[in-house]
Formats: sequence, structure tokens, C-alpha cells
Amino acid sequence: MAQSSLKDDFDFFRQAVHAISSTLNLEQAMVSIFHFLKRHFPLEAVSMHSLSLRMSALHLLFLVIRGRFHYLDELIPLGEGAVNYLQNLEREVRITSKPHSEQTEVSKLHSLAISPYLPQKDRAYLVALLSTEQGPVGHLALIGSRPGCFNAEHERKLDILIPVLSLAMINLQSHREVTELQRRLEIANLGLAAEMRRLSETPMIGARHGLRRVMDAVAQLAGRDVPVLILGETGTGKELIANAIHRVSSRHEAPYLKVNCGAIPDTLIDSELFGHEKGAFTGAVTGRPGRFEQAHGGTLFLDEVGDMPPHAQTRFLRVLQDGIIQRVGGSRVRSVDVRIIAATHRNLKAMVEAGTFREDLYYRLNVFPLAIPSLRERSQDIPSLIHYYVGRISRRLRLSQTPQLDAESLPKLLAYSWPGNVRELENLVERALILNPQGPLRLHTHLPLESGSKAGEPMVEMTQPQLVVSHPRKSPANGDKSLAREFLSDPTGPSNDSLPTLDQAMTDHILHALRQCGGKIHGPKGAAEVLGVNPSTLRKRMDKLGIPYGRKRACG
Ligand SMILES: Nc1ncnc2c1ncn2[C@@H]1O[C@H](COP(=O)(O)OP(=O)(O)OP(=O)(O)O)[C@@H](O)[C@H]1O
Repeated sequence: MAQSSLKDDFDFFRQAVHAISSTLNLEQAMVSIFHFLKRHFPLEAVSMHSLSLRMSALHLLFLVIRGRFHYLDELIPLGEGAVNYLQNLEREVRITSKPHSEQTEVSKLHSLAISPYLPQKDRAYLVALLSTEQGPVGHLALIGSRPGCFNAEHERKLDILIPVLSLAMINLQSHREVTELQRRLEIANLGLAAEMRRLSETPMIGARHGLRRVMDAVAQLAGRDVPVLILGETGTGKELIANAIHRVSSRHEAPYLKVNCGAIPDTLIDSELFGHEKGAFTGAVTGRPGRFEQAHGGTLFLDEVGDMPPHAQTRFLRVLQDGIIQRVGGSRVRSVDVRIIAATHRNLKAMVEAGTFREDLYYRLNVFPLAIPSLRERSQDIPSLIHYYVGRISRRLRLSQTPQLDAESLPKLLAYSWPGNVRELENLVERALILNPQGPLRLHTHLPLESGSKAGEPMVEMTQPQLVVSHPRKSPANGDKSLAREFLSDPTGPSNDSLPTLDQAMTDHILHALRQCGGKIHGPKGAAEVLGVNPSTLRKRMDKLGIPYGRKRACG
């Protein structure tokens, strides 16, 4: 090639780089590229597409017509033609000038998508396939002003620009993703404040019963600043417990932040947790503190900590070991004072053995493990939870009166395995109240089928009478047999037929406690202590339910 044309190509390339890198703003960058290309090609418009192989579709991102930017965000399905489509694009730049009637299906869909902006007619297209080392990422279409307007020289020139256009496309896309994510995080932060209020208003049902040991541990933690690892199945109330731990800590007036490690893409979690310095990556136009810095002086609740990717685990270990963080893209270390509460439904020990969770991090985190029992292990809390949710949801649904529980329900609910734990119970009550606000609530009919049992049927036989001990079940898979038996077989309590309402169930429960305590309400070994309520609360409840005071009457 002659010296002068080499120099021309170089100038052309240099100007293109200048136009493309002039700004990080997607719109401005594309308009600048359009104006640059317009000087060298007979152009009417430029459209940019990314290729989504997962969805087998072409994502029409935007269109610039006569210097005006239009954001389109439309998917053009490629269907089974995706492979053909790619094969057709194997040549990096190609001219298509077929009359509209002879265009391929994809080209027709493309014309249709842009038709609100550019009327459909015969045109020439110069299409450049954009790719990286990992494969094709999309393409840029130069839409000519008339058929046959592009020639081999145009093809050659566009070919020169392919690497820089590919890079631009990737940068612009990641910038868009980061901006979008930032927007979503800001919205999530606003939601978090409301969520915190909601959680702090939620009473801990079962605090003196099924969760008694957990709550004792929470109380022990009050004066200590150690990391806590909360373990338990989904929906058992790990977040509620984390909240309680922060509330009883000396940091309760300092920031309390929550991060769900499982909800943040691996590529962004480091920046989210540890912050980034200006210029750390495309889009990092300013430095930003991460959650650890934001929680300085307070508590950081790391939910789903088992989902934290290895690179973030390494940085997290440094915080736990040395109390320091290093922002992404920075060399400066900053010290942070943050109390960590982590939670997971995963088996971290097994993850350590499988090599997916750092062993050193596990031991640092496991200083104070707190295992929350599943609902089937504390089914003695089920009646109170039902009572609480029926009342709360009825109020929320503005029902004129709180419906009663059907007589058949309780034993079946007690025998169910509750894989979704309290959350599942809450949803079940809500569903039943919406479907049948008048009652009686046949909650068991909303239970899903469990293997080996019919829908709504208890999974265990309840034959042998046996009094309950309010402690976690030894055999979770069997459901809470003995509590169900107690409700069904207590000779002094109502029969199966006459156990229809929650109030009656509660009356039985209180009478049962009074019998055990010889009618004593307050003081050590009194019914209030056994039931885990304040004596005055118990009295009020007894008044409401019409339960008489006095040893003889209660026990008689
Ligand atoms: N003891 C409880 N008393 C009252 N409500 C509870 C109790 N435990 C859990 N809940 C309620 O159940 C729902 C699930 O609780 P939470 O989100 O704390 O569970 P989780 O274990 O963190 O779940 P996941 O592992 O899925 O994040 C929430 O609406 C919470 O208010």
C-alpha cells in the first residue's frame, strides 16, 4: 500500500478512536461515532446490536439517525436460525443490498423494528461483526442512504475499525450495566430502611419456646462484639435474629447495613462490599466507599455468605483478621470497625471440604455459630404463629372480623414438614385468608402434596396419647407428633370436634400450663414463665378468654 494511503488509514483510525473515546456517556459517544462515520460513508443511520446466544436473539440496542439517538432495547428472535445467522456473519464486514422483498427473515425483522424511525424501503447495509477473543458480541449496521451506495473501499475502511468498535461496544455495555446496577442499589437502599422498620416491628414469635435457646444466645451476645454466624434453613427467621442481635448490641444506634451476597453478580461484589477507586474500571468515574466502609462503627449483615465468590472471600478475610480493606483498583489500605453478622442456609463445613469456601474464613466466622431450628423442629410455635399471622393479615386485608381456624387443620399443620418454614406458613395463611376471608380457615387444604402423604393429610399417625414437652423435635422428618397428640388426646381438654378455634386452642394451652404449674401464674415455675409471657399479659389473655383464676378452678 502507498505511503499516503497508509497515513490516511492511520489518520482515519486515530480519528475514530478519538470519536469513540470522547465520552463515557453512551448516547454522546454514539452520536460522535455517527458524525465521524458520516464523513466517510454515505450514511443515513447507524444501529448497534448485541448478540444474545442464551436467548437466541439479537438485541437491538439503539439507532442513531441523522445525528439523533434513539434507545430501542428490542429483541429480534433468531430462533433456530441463530447458528446460520452467525455463519452468515463470519466475514467480519459485508455489504447487503438486497431489495426489501428478498431480505432474510432477520433483516426483515430488523427493518420492522426500526421502521417507526426509518420507513421501510430498499436500502444498502454495511454490517460489521463485532467480536472479542471469547467470540461474537454483536454487530454494527451502517444503513446507507440508497441501494448500492456502499462499495469495496467502504468495506475495507469499516474493517479497519472493527477492533476499536468491538472494544467500544463492550465498554459501553458494561458502563450501562454498572450504571443500572448502581441505580438499583440506590433503590434497594431506600427499600432497606422501610424493611428495617418492618422487621423491627415484627415480634419474635416463639422467643420463649421453640426459639428460647436461640434468644438466650442472642442475650449472651449483647455485651460481646464478636462475629456471629447464623445458620438455618430458608425462612426460619435468620434475618429477624440478625436484626435482634444488632438491636441488643452496643452498636444499635450506629449504621446497620445488609447485603445479600447471593444477589450481587460476581463481577460487582468486590466493588459493592469494599468500594472502588476512581478509574478502577470503565464507569468508575468517581471513587466510592463499599458497604464495609459505610457500616463503619456499626454492623454489617452479610446474608447468604455461602454465595460469596472466592475473590471476595479473600478480601473479607482481611477485614476479619486485620480490620482493613482495600478498595478495588486502589493500593491504599483503610481500617474499618465493623461487627459482622453473617447468615447462610448452606452447609459451610461441607463447602470448606468441597473447596468452595475458604477454611480460614470459615473458622474466623464461626466464632459464635447460631443454629436456628426449622419450623418442624419447633412445631410448638405453630399455633402462636398461626394466631399471629391470622390476626396481622386479617388487619392488613381490612377484614371485618378475624376468621376462625377449622377444627381439622391444626393436627395436619403440626404434622407437615414446612420446608419453607415460617415464610411458608405466613404465605399459606395469607393465601387462605384471601381465598376465604369469611372462614373457617381450612389451612391444611392449602398445604402442598408431600411424598408419601395426601395433600393436607398428616404425614404421621397420631395414635398413642402422649403429653408434649415444649422442646425441639428429635426427629424433624416426622413432624411434631406429640404436640398434635396433646391437642387431640388431652382428656381434660376439648375433644377433636370441639377444638375449632385458635382462641379455644389457646385456652387449652393456657389451662394445660396452669395445670402443670398447679394454678400458679407468676413467679418461678409459674404459668407465665412456662408460657414465656408477662404475668400481666397472661392475666389479660385469661380475662379475654374467660379463664378463671385460682388454683382449684384452673386445675379442677
Ligand atoms: N419467629 C418469628 N416470628 C415472627 N415472624 C417470623 C419469625 N421467624 C420468621 N418470621 C417471618 O418469616 C419470614 C422469613 O423470615 P427471614 O427472612 O428472617 O428468614 P431467613 O431465614 O432469613 O430466610 P432466607 O434464608 O430465605 O433469607 C419473614 O417475614 C419474617 O418476618
